[in-house]
Amino acid sequence: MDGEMNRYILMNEPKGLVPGYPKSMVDILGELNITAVHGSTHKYLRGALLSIISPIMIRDQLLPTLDQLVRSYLSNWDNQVIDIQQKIKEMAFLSSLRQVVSKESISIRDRISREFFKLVLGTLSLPIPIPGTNYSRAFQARKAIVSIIREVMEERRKSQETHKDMLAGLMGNDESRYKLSDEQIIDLVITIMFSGHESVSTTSMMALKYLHDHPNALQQLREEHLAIRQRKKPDEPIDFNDIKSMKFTRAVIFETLRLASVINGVFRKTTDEMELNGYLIPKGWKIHVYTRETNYDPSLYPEPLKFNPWRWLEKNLESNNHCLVFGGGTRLCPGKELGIVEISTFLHYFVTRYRWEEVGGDTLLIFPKVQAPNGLHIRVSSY
Ligand code: HEM
Repeated sequence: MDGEMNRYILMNEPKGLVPGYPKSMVDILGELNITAVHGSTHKYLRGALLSIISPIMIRDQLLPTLDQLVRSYLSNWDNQVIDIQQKIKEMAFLSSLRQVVSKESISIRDRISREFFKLVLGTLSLPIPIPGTNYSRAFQARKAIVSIIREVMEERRKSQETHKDMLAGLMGNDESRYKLSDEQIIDLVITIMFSGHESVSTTSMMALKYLHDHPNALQQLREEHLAIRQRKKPDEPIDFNDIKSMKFTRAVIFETLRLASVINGVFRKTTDEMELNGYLIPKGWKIHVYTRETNYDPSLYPEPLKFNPWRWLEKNLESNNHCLVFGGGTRLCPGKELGIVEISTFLHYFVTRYRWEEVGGDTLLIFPKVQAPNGLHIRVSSY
């Protein structure tokens, strides 16, 4: 829980502090997935991943796709009571599917969505292959998803048609800098969809919750977005410069990540016996780098239990060594900026189109995982 120690662990993977995610996660995301490999293989896979989600790719390819999807997903919500948790999860899934396989996303959507939600459930489960358990269902779902992605890859190779999406970037061509095997591509695609989906949807839901409970923050955020709309024609998409201008939105996202502790920690394991802070940690032991405590450290965040997005505008808190909401070191979230763009785009269209109030009576848990076990129901009306 100690901030210094957490940081030390994240910064020292080469000393033998490698990711130690549970067996269920490795089995379901695949043994070649980026979080399961180390050293030069990790560096190579990470390079390939960063090349398809770079700022230029976000600007030219991913944001336009995302903008179109969010805009149409959020239409016709007026005068409805909706479970915003469920809606956001579906939207985050559809958006990552569209980013990964743009053209085929419509034809494979139903098949892959059924399997994807089973897969997510099994990533943290007891890895005992008994039929009917979450683990076993997720394992079957993984097999189904692998075969769908393989089909798409084969079709693309046959047709020679050009595509502009993440899968096309990973499959590459003769001139590509990164050459990945089909198995590496498939595990990376599954990991991208899994990692992006959970954290982005939970953060979006919690941001709405905090904004609902703090009208002054909502007002400032709405003003930021209305100012962007005023510069545009009614149906004009938002672009990368608009995203860069959303300073207060970014602060709301960081404050949400901190206060809800959307990611409460990350897993590591020792490759050898080692001493940490005077304690001898045996070889192969798991370490849960628990970042929630640092998120609530009053010396870093005065009045830590208060939702105060303005704190992120005053000092350069984002680059503080102890800010680990996106992890740190060689495993710092490669999807950080993409995730922020996704949440910002959702907030942009949501707050400029709608007002909302909670129906009430829903429970929100922030431990062990941030979730609304029975959904978060809100009544939506046009703004
Ligand atoms: C609010 C959004 C997000 C949050 C809070 C978040 C958080 C994190 C954190 C804390 C880690 C570090 C894990 C570790 O050290 O073991 C991580 C890694 C990772 N994230 Fe994100 N993430 C977000 C969005 C995304 C998105 C949109 C993608 C899609 C590309 C993504 C893909 C990944 C991948 C592939 C890794 C593993 C990196 C590696 O092992 O080198 N994340 N994320």
